[in-house]
Amino acid sequence: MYREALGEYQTKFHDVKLGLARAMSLNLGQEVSYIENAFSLESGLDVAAMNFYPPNLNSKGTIRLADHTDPGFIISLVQNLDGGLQILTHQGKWVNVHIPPNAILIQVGEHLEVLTNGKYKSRIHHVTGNYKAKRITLVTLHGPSADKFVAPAQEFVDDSHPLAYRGMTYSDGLKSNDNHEIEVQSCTAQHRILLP
Ligand SMILES: O=C(O)CCC(=O)C(=O)O
Ligand SMILES: [Fe+2]
Repeated sequence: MYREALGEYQTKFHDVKLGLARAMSLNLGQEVSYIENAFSLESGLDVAAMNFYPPNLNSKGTIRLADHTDPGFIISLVQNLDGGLQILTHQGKWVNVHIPPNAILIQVGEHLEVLTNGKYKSRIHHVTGNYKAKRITLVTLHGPSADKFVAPAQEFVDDSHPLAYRGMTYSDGLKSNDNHEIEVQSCTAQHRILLP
């Protein structure tokens, strides 16, 4: 039952993933299949993880899942209970993420940040808070193919946008977390080239 539902979600999500890849490619001023090709999305590796947060009434402000970004092209999230997820803005402010019922949150993955030399950014996020009931989230990471080496593309590197990342494969991104999605820590931080 669960396997069937997850299978259907992944199948349907394929169209969402391609639609976003095409829209983002055009938004980057590239041809429509630019991201699909750069990531070999047709043979892309998708990983699913479930997070379970037991009810916890006495932990206001407690971090339930540590600060991190996730590897890959995009990451989807659905939840049974709204509240808890916070994203760090580029101004360094934590904002609460409100996901309306039946909506799917999409986040930018680290490999899209690397490919675009930081034009698209994967934002650091964490989970905090106290809930009266259990909170469950289903997270799916949609990656390039496992061994596709992703580095900043020439299109996004010039004098005013110097090379800012080393390249990495998708398996590097997953491995830097011991193949354990939930404890994933920022991987781009390890691949970032420190600029003078
Ligand atoms: O459970 C959440 O709201 C966030 C989970 C998450 O960021 C993750 O699994 O990577
Ligand atoms: Fe995450």
